[in-house]
Amino acid sequence: MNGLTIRNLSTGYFPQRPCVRGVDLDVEKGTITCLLGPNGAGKTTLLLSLAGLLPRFGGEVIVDGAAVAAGRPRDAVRSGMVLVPDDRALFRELSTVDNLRLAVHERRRRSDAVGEVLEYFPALEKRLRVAAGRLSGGEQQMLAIGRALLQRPKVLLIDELSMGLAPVIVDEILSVLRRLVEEREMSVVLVEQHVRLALEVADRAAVLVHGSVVLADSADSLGRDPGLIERAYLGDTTMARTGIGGVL
Ligand SMILES: Nc1ncnc2c1ncn2[C@@H]1O[C@H](COP(=O)(O)OP(=O)(O)OP(=O)(O)O)[C@@H](O)[C@H]1O
Repeated sequence: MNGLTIRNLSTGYFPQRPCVRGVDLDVEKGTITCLLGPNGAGKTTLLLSLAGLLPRFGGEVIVDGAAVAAGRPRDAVRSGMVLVPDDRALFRELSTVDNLRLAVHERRRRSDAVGEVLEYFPALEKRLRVAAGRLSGGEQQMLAIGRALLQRPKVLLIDELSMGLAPVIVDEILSVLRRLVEEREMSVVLVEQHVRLALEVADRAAVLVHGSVVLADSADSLGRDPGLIERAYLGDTTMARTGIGGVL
C-alpha cells in the first residue's frame, strides 16, 4: 500500500510497561487521519515512536512499501515521516527565515525554501525577519509545519495542531493541509483533542484508549454516530473486536 502501514506496534518509555500496545493503522497516501482519545491514551507516544524518538518494543512500520527501522530519527525522516511536535520545537531566538533555511541541507535548495513555504503560508511573508519566539501561536504553527514541509514528507505527523490557537487560524491551517495532501501526494496523521474539528477535516479517524485502537472508521461514518466515539472514550473496547468500522 502507498502511505503508512503500522502493524502490531508496541512502544512506550519502559519495555516492561508499553503504553501503546498492538496498534494497527493504515493511512493511505493523499488522506488525513486523526488520532483521537482521552488524555494519556498514548497518542503523542505513538507519534514519537513513528518519528524514531522512542524505541519500538514490537511491530512494524512501513512507508510506501518499505520497512522503517525503529528508534532512529534520521531513518524515520529518510523514510518520509516528519513530526511537528506539540511544542513546535522552533529556534525561538532565530528569525522565521533562518528557521526555514536551517531545515534545508542542500545549499542549492536553500534560496527556494522560503518561497516554497510562503506558497502555502503567505501570512508569514511579513514576519520573515521576526524571531520565531515573537510570532503569534498561529504563525509559529505555520512556521513549524512549513519547516516540516521542507523535509519533503511522505507522512506528516502533527501533534495537537489546534492547541492554543483561535478557531479561524485552525481552519486556515487545516485547509492548507487539505491542499497539501491533494497536491503533494503525501498523507497527514493529526493528533487532535477536538472531536468535531477532527471529523470535519479528516478522511479517517481512530480512537486510542489505554494505548490500543478501540475504534476506527471513515470520518463520515463516525460523524454520523457521535455516540460511538463517546463510548470509545469511556473505554468500551468491545467495538474493535466486534469489528464496528473495522481497523484502520
Ligand atoms: N516521558 C515520559 N516518561 C514516562 N511516561 C510517560 C512519558 N510521557 C508520557 N508518559 C506516559 O505515557 C502514557 C501516554 O501518554 P501520551 O502523552 O502519549 O498520551 P496522549 O494520548 O498524547 O495524552 P495527551 O492528550 O494528554 O497529550 C501516559 O500514561 C503518560 O503518563
